[in-house]
Amino acid sequence: MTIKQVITEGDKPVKVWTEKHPQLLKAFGRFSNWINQIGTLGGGNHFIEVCLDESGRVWVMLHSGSRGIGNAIGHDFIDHNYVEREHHFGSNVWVTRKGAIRAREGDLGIIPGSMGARSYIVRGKGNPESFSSCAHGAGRWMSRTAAEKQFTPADLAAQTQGVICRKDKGVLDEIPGAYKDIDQVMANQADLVEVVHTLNQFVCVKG
Ligand SMILES: Nc1nc2c(ncn2[C@@H]2O[C@H](COP(=O)(O)O)[C@@H](O)[C@H]2O)c(=O)[nH]1
Ligand SMILES: [Mn+2]
Repeated sequence: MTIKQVITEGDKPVKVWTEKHPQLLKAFGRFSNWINQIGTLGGGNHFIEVCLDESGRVWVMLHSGSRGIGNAIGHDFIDHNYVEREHHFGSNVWVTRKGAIRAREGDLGIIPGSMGARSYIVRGKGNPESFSSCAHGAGRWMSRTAAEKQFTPADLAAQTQGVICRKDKGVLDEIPGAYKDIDQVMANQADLVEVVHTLNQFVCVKG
């Protein structure tokens, strides 16, 4: 289905899918605004950022994912958690990394912080104790609901000072204070990766 079809033909293109795969009807019913989601970044913590590194070079960093419709299709048709055959501790084993990325010696990776904290480009050290893996982001330490209860848009504005981004209550659940301290996370995994570049965002667009 093309974006043009979605815009010009309304529900018609999706009927092609649902006639063939009627089980999707249930999921589409739950996500009534699916049409607005096509071609977007994805909601929640997905983002595009424009950043500067330590030498003033400009980086564009993108984190995209599925929303309702993509999630429904992915759930029904795609196993999106990758799993790979790898050799660890003398055996061939299946490895899946959830909340983690591969960090074999020399592997480059991206470790984002939050909409108000820096992010890192890293190089893996191939530490066998972690199955050559590292964390793939700061990660939340507070649930979305708790963050919405605890913080105000004024807190969000204070915590994203200097970053051009949304500061309204619609993105309060993404407030930097709801995420772990990225520098602590990096210190904790200093034996897994080395920092190649440090990125500071000045624009953050949430999906
Ligand atoms: N630089 C930014 N990092 C962000 C932002 N929102 C969330 N995050 C971090 O990204 C990871 C992504 O994790 P995933 O589990 O969804 O793949 C998350 O853990 C945060 O640390 C942001 O706006 N900018
Ligand atoms: Mn993600």
